[in-house]
Amino acid sequence: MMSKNKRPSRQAGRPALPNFSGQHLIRDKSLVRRMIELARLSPQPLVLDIGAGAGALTLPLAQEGWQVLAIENDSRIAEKLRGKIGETEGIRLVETDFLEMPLPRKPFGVVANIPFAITTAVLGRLMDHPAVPFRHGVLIVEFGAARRFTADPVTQARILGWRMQFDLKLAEPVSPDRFSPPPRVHCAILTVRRKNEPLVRPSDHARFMGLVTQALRVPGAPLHAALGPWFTPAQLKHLVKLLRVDRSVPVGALNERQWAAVFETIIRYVEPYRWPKAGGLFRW
Ligand SMILES: C[S@@+](CC[C@H](N)C(=O)[O-])C[C@H]1O[C@@H](n2cnc3c(N)ncnc32)[C@H](O)[C@@H]1O
Repeated sequence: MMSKNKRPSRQAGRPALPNFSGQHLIRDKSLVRRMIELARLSPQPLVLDIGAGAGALTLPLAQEGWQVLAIENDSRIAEKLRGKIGETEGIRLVETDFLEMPLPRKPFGVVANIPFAITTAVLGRLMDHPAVPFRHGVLIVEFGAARRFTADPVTQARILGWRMQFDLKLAEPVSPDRFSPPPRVHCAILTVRRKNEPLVRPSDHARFMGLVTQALRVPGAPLHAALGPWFTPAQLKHLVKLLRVDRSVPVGALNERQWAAVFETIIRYVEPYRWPKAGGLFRW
């Protein structure tokens, strides 16, 4: 339901209730234009507007010639949007929960102002499994989340997995007053682009995730202890030379390229029976 029904008046001096369905609609056309400009840098004929709301992005995207798959799970809002879409060509509106729907089988992009409560789950559906044909995204997310996804070094296995396959960038901050109602946090445009050359082959991704899920359990642990399960002392000696780090450096300090080198070293020098088992989150 629209948050205006739930929010107590600010004049009453009470704090605003959280807007659980994340219905902070874009009210600033220049923000829509900026997102479309960023989407043009890597055009996919098919784009998903996840959480289409009143169509602030859906309609301009279709007018610019994209095929738009508009996804909205609130039936009242979807009904209104259906009316607005009318005969506009190039839009398919699906009234469903994005987290449950089957994803397109052909390459697609995403241009969306996604509900903050499900940001990580949405990005996971797009990037956990390298076989999902997601190519490029321009997304409004919470500023703090954008920082977490793009910070160096990466200490969370899931985010590291994304960054082995995709370039994630905090493109610019977005102030809350560009939405109605304004969210209580600052926002950002996050851009995502699939790497031309992934740092781990997609066919090795599950095994790589098995490695980093275990190795990054304690990001502050020294490298030699965290990678001990896979390497002999002699192999570790070779590895730290290759990585140009001290063996006691925290394992969470490695960057994506160093992780790619760790994985490559396992495949080349470690006996297959000691290789990490496939792990991580995979759902398509
Ligand atoms: C932040 S609003 C964005 C609306 C519109 N795209 C805009 O920018 O003005 C997020 C929208 O996502 C919808 N939504 C929330 N959870 C969803 C889900 N799991 N699947 C699909 N839509 C969802 C909400 O109803 C809301 O309309």
